[in-house]
Amino acid sequence: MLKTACLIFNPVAGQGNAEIDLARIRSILEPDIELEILLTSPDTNTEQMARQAIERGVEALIASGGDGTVSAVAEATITTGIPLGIIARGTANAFATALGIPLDLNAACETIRTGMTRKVDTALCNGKPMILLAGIGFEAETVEKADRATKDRLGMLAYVLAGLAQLREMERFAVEIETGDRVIRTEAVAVTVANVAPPTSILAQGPAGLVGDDGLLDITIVAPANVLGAIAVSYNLLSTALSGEASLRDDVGYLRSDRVRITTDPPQKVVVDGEILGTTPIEVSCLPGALTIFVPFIEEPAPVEKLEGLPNLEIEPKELG
Ligand SMILES: Nc1ncnc2c1ncn2[C@@H]1O[C@H](COP(=O)(O)OP(=O)(O)OP(=O)(O)O)[C@@H](O)[C@H]1O
Repeated sequence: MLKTACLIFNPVAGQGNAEIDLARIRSILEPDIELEILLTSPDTNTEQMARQAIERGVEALIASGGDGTVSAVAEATITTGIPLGIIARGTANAFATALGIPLDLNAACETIRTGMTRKVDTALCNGKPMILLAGIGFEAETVEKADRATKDRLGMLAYVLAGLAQLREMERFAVEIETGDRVIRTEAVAVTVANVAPPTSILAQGPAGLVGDDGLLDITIVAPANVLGAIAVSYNLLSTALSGEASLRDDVGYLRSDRVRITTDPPQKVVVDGEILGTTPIEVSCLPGALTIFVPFIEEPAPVEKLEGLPNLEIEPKELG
């Protein structure tokens, strides 16, 4: 079990009460784990803060804040083998949701205290760490429209409103997708390259279930012809994501590859893990098992038979037929 950890805590993330949250985290973890607690400030380079903690030789890092805080700390741990605990306290909490970590603060702390870890893939997008996904086109425009003030006022609804505003300006672009063994050319409104994604990242949900430790990226191409088509495709992708099915629509395509290069005409904005990165072209390659995270204990399916241990047990094979 974990003995020491460095907790990087954003006191202004989300809409909760940071003092109460921090007190609860300490009350659950500190009986077992010696915590070094570092608070972020507007001027903190959170990734650097995490890297320095790793250089000091911490046993584990815990990130508590919104997606910005979590991604910065996570990026510092990539390929180090240092396990990362996530206590999500932001608005969208895409990282925790996509990685299967409970959003409830007590359950998230218990996950870390219990100490079970799992390796998951990450990726590099134009040389920069990518844990969830790169969105080309529609999503990038939406992220840019959902500003801080609106997020503070409306939470998740800010993204929905920004998405609706963006629908009116939606335009198809020409796209070339080059993998290790082929080049695909088509038109799209959005192309998403995902390592893992929460169900709410609907533009990543072409295939059924994204797997975070398969060494592969899931590429989804969404190409509705008009605004009505875009609404229909959004609804389809959300419902198939929630039911764990793949989309069968003609205006949705998907493929898997360990690396991909994407070029568009005209160039499109790119958002990586919620932050605007720049514009196309992009090159994304998977880094298998590069991130170690604390995960909740998942019960194995109950065995359908158990006989061993019974007194004076004899099992005699029977001749069939
Ligand atoms: N003490 C602080 N006071 C004000 N701003 C801070 C402080 N610490 C960090 N920040 C800012 O918080 C931002 C990161 O926030 P974080 O990721 O935790 O939430 P978020 O991405 O805004 O998430 P959400 O939108 O989900 O609430 C960074 O821009 C950082 O500069």
